[in-house]
Amino acid sequence: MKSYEVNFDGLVGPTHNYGGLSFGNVASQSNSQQHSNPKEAALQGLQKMKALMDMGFVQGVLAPQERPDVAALRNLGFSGTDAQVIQQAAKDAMPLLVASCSASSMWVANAATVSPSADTFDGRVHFTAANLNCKYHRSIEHPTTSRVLGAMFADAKHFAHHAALPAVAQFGDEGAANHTRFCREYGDAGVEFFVFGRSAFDPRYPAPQKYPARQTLEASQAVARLHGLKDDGVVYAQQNPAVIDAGVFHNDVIAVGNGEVLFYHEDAFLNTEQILAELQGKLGKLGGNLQSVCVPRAQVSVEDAVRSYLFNSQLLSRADGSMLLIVPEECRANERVWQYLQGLTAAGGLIREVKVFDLKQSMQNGGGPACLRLRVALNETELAAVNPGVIMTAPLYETLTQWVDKHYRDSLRESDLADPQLLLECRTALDELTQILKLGSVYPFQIN
Ligand SMILES: NCCC[C@H](NC(=O)CCC(=O)O)C(=O)O
Repeated sequence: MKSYEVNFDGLVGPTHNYGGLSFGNVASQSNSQQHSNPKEAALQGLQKMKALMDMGFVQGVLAPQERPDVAALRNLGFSGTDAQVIQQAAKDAMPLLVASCSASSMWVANAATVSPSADTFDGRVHFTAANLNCKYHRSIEHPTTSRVLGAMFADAKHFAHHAALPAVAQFGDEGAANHTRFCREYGDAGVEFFVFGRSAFDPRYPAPQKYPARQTLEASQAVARLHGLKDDGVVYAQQNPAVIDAGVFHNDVIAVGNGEVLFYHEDAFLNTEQILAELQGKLGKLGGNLQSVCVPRAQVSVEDAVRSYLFNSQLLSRADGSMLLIVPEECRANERVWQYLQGLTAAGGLIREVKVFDLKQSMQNGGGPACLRLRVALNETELAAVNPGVIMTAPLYETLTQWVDKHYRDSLRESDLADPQLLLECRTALDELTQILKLGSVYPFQIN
């Protein structure tokens, strides 16, 4: 049976702003308080989706969330009408209002971890929503994420959904950003590669000193158990704590994998040799052959990797078996990274082409091409069971572009977040969006 890797991209929400909310994420911190342009952000994302669709890839859309999250503010003690809740928060606790307005759900690589049916105990595709509990503004995403994923992948015969792990740091889970899968064909059984930043229960593992390690080993293990993965189909690796302290807050800022290829930085992991041997051994048992492409620090420093987001790229398989790398403009702007990429595609390996996209609005908050997509490997039958409303087509692209033009502002700064009108604009836009994408009622304002 034919199988596909479908990229579901997060549509940027109407409140996209630079709140400086993510300690340890260099871009988020250094662009704090800049003016944002939500309209441009959403259009940049849509253009990437359209371009991939035009190249022949199956492309999907994942809806943004209702922001400001008034219910979350009520949970923190603000009361009155929705407008009063927002205004009271703006007056007494601006950082909480900013957090409740973040459009961070656009980075859907953090929405969930997904295991394809070929790997799981019951032959269904399994999803575990990520609790994202390292950052308050992200920890409020998972209830709506679960409803949206449920509306996209509704058929219980093919899709199984797990609630987010317990909301404590010991089970910190950031979803697919710390998860990669190696396989021959997407429909074949594969090896799922879980990368964690620290162990919460075993003090023998080292941990970063400066910035938080968002993903724990125990969270990754729990997800693997929930999905019913076999030990032979799983490899755990610890991220190098030194790179977390250099701004690599998720593994997808320092490594990306697809098919049988792992593209990674020399400093990405601890015990790299051992990890590669385990991956090669387990993939080998499945008839595969791991091809690792190591980027030496002498050519690209960790700092250049963080600044350019070289590894936050999408590594895509083309029909002829070769691969294409989708990178952000920032890679072209960095001389060393660009030179490396020229050499890589000329070397005759599997990665033959690089395509560059302008995603500056998202990049300034630390989200590159890979952050903006959730990969779901599906066979033909499963793809047919996905809600067709969320699969990108030329007419849907037109409709969504017009929808963005109609509802989004082209400038947003912190003081605008206190405007209750923004909430109404967001709800009006999302109400229309759920009809466009045929999601039914998924937002708090639609179900309460
Ligand atoms: N995978 C990319 C995630 C980027 C995200 N940035 C943010 O939430 C920044 C939001 C702000 O600062 O306004 C994060 O750090 O989790």
